[in-house]
Amino acid sequence: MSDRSQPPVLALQGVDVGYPGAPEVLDHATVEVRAGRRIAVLGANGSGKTTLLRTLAGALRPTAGQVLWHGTPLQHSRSRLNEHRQRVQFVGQDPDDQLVSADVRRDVSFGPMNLGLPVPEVRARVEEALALLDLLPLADRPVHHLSYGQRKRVALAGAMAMRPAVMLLDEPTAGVDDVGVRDALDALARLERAGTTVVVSTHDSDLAWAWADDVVLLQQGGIRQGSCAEVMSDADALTASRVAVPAVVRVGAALGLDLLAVDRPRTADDLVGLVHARG
Ligand SMILES: Nc1ncnc2c1ncn2[C@@H]1O[C@H](COP(=O)(O)OP(=O)(O)OP(=O)(O)O)[C@@H](O)[C@H]1O
Repeated sequence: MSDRSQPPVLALQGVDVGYPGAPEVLDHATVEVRAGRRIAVLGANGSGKTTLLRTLAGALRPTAGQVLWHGTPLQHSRSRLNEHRQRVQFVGQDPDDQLVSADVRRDVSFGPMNLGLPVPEVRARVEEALALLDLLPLADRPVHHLSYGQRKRVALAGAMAMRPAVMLLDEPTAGVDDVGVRDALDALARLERAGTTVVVSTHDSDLAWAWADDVVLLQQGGIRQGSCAEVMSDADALTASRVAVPAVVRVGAALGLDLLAVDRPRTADDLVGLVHARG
């Protein structure tokens, strides 16, 4: 399902969020997450991507405005937040903030065990998540013996095993090699087919262009949300946000292609195919 006319499953409505010393990271921010649409939250370092995702996850409490779950305001009480964190999983940039157990399999089991699920159900979810992220060969290894990229995969597997409705991933590709990025996106696509909506934060506009349906661009003084093609074709807005215009868009423009009017070429190979098709 990827219908932009659907009501959002998760939203921020006019939220203010800040910290001591950075009081207005989000200033009256409105963001909508619709079921089945891939959202990239795009912005430069320090623009507020992590803050936005943690607010959607319920980990930061707005000083104004609301976090909405299917239109209902989230109460930031312990019991409501526990419920919210089961349906909305946040995977942070640094896997070591998330990994808690001695070995990989136990770490991935941690969340589902805490839900109090029957043991066979926990086992099934864990084995599925390990397989999806190609972690079965590492399942009995101590987490602290793994590389950074492998630890990121373990953190992602732990969140997947929770089978959330919405997955919020903060810079999932930072520090991960090209094959690792492709494998993680493939695993996410399988999760999406099972009904999870995925939101990814990144400063990488090429990744956003290749992957996302919608983009939330963090700009000085506000947020702009729209379809990927609409937002990413606005070079002035990207430049003002200190984000590069995607390479495919730059080359497409140089070739005189209107990328809004054609079936969007997502990669260099797509663009080459399009050019060949047009002779
Ligand atoms: N715990 C905190 N205490 C005080 N200020 C903070 C805290 N966390 C973030 N900030 C500030 O809030 C602003 C937004 O930070 P945030 O981490 O949300 O940005 P980001 O876009 O995720 O950055 P990056 O791409 O570097 O990870 C920055 O100015 C940052 O210094």
